[in-house]
Amino acid sequence: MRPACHARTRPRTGVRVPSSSSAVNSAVRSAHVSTARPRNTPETSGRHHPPKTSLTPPPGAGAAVRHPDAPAPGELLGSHYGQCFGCGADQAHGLHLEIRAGEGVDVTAEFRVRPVHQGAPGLAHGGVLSTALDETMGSLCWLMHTIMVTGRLETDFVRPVPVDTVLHLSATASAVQGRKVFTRATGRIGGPDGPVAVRAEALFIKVQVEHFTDHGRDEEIKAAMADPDQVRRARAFEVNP
Ligand SMILES: CCCCCCCCCCCCCCCC(=O)SCCNC(=O)CCNC(=O)[C@H](O)C(C)(C)COP(=O)(O)OP(=O)(O)OC[C@H]1O[C@@H](n2cnc3c(N)ncnc32)[C@H](O)[C@@H]1OP(=O)(O)O
Repeated sequence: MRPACHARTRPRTGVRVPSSSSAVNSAVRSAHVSTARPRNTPETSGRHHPPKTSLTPPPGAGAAVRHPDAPAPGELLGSHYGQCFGCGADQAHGLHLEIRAGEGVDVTAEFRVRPVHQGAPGLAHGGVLSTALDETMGSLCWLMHTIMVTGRLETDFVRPVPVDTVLHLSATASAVQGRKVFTRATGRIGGPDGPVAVRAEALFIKVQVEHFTDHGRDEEIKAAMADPDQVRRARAFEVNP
């Protein structure tokens, strides 16, 4: 049973997308056409955030700070959740990223592209590569002892990445302002100093554990809360002076 303090506080905002092109066409044909401006609801307008500049730390932003109890440089960070598509060992088609702490607020990881990660024949799907960068940047939370989720992510795809390639990832937190953590990452091929194949900048937003318990599906939340190791990992993130 979900405790009262974990009751859902916000409506789910998922948007249903037709699953085939014929469904799209019929949805378009049957759509009500109006010249009136759409109502300005959260569903139609979304949150307004200035594009581009929001990934650049503002002048008042501070440096990201390594937590005194952060994992030692070179230490494996471990997975924050076994079913995570990015780092979970229990997720069959996941990326199985193993991420190591760097010396500052930075991390490194390797990702071997498997056939299940293809987009075009023999090439990694761009969304999968974005996910690898996202997960690597997200893992910076271990070094800051904070919980954060991706608010905005921008990826540059510089070179195609063939199946079986090892992508050498690195990420760093460049600045923090309030709940906003500014990060960037690169993925190189041919070795840690090889050419950049993908790079990204992202804005992460610090959240509380309730972000997950309020919004996650009950089934998985109950299982996670019943797992002492999972709770311990979540609590480790929570302690942030
Ligand atoms: C028991 C279970 C334990 C589990 C323990 C797991 C622990 C470890 C989990 C780690 C997991 C990582 C995994 C990989 C990374 C993902 O994949 S995370 C998943 C993808 N991301 C999401 O699902 C996030 C969905 N979005 C949201 O929930 C909400 O929009 C957010 C991001 C929490 C922000 O909402 P909010 O808290 O209401 O904050 P809000 O006041 O709107 O914004 C705060 C500030 O950020 C800015 N901002 C927010 N969004 C944006 C944006 N998109 N663009 C620009 N600026 C923005 C605002 O302008 C504001 O700025 P200031 O006014 O402070 O200057």
